[in-house]
Amino acid sequence: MPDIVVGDWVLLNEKHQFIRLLDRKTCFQRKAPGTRMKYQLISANVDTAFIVSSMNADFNLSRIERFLAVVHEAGAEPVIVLSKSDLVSSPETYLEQIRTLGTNLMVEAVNCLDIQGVSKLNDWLNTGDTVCVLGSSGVGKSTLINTLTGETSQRTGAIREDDKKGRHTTTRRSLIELACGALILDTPGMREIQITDCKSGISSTFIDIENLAMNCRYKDCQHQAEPGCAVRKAVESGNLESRRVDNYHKLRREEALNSASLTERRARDKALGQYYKRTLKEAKKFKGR
Ligand SMILES: Nc1nc2c(ncn2[C@@H]2O[C@H](COP(=O)(O)OP(=O)(O)OP(=O)(O)O)[C@@H](O)[C@H]2O)c(=O)[nH]1
Ligand SMILES: [Zn+2]
Repeated sequence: MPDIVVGDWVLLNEKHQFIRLLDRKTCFQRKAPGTRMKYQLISANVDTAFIVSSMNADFNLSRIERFLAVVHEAGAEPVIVLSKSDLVSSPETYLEQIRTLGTNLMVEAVNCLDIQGVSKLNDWLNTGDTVCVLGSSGVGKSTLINTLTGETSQRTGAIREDDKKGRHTTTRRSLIELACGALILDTPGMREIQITDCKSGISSTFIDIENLAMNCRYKDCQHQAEPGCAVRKAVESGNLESRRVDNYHKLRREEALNSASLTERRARDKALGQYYKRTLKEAKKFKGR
């Protein structure tokens, strides 16, 4: 019997006995701790990921880019869901900001508490579609799922007024079938997903920067202080946000660090420890003179 994960489709015979696992269309995975090549599957066959972000002080483009990288890496289609539209006077300003992340990016502003409002998402909720819901705590993931299911099965927490963050209320793992025939995959592992082995996901998310980089004078341009850098030129001329370039660098660094195996990290720490020891010894010698 192969490893099976939430979202997998299997073929059964008429006696409901397992015949085979169907090929996975998409995979959300993380690296198993301490290994170089081993991956732990978190979910399979997610077609669409709703990346929920609330239109309040928590709104953060860099955080959305981080989720986009993970979703692209998995091979799923991202849809940005801007929640709490009932609490802002002009959702359009937020929608405009999202458009700076890519002109083809799909985005909807919704009130998660309103059935009519969440029907904007119906295009991605056809029979057999599997969607997952990602986003920081308190943005309205459970509220959205409740409204879509017409139930109150997922507990939602009242928002804390002081920091506008919700309480941690999601405790159970589930695959929920909607009346329209779509499936919502909602597991804690998905909500906490991190950037590891996400190189191609980052490339897809920042395709504009990677395309510009092809015109940099040096092939290995780091877009820092090199002459003839097309990326910096785009920033200077106002065609590209410097925030976006900074986040691109940040996510790539983080990805490389997280993707290094524990063994590699230990080797690095050991080398560093030896360096400190050597330096201390030398310092003592120097003092002793
Ligand atoms: N007015 C308004 N309130 C919302 C909306 N979406 C969510 N809320 C409220 O925001 C609070 C947090 O929502 P949750 O659905 O619990 O957030 P969550 O993303 O599931 O949070 P975690 O379970 O902590 O990850 C609740 O009080 C919701 O009622 C919205 O579109 N409009
Ligand atoms: Zn460059």
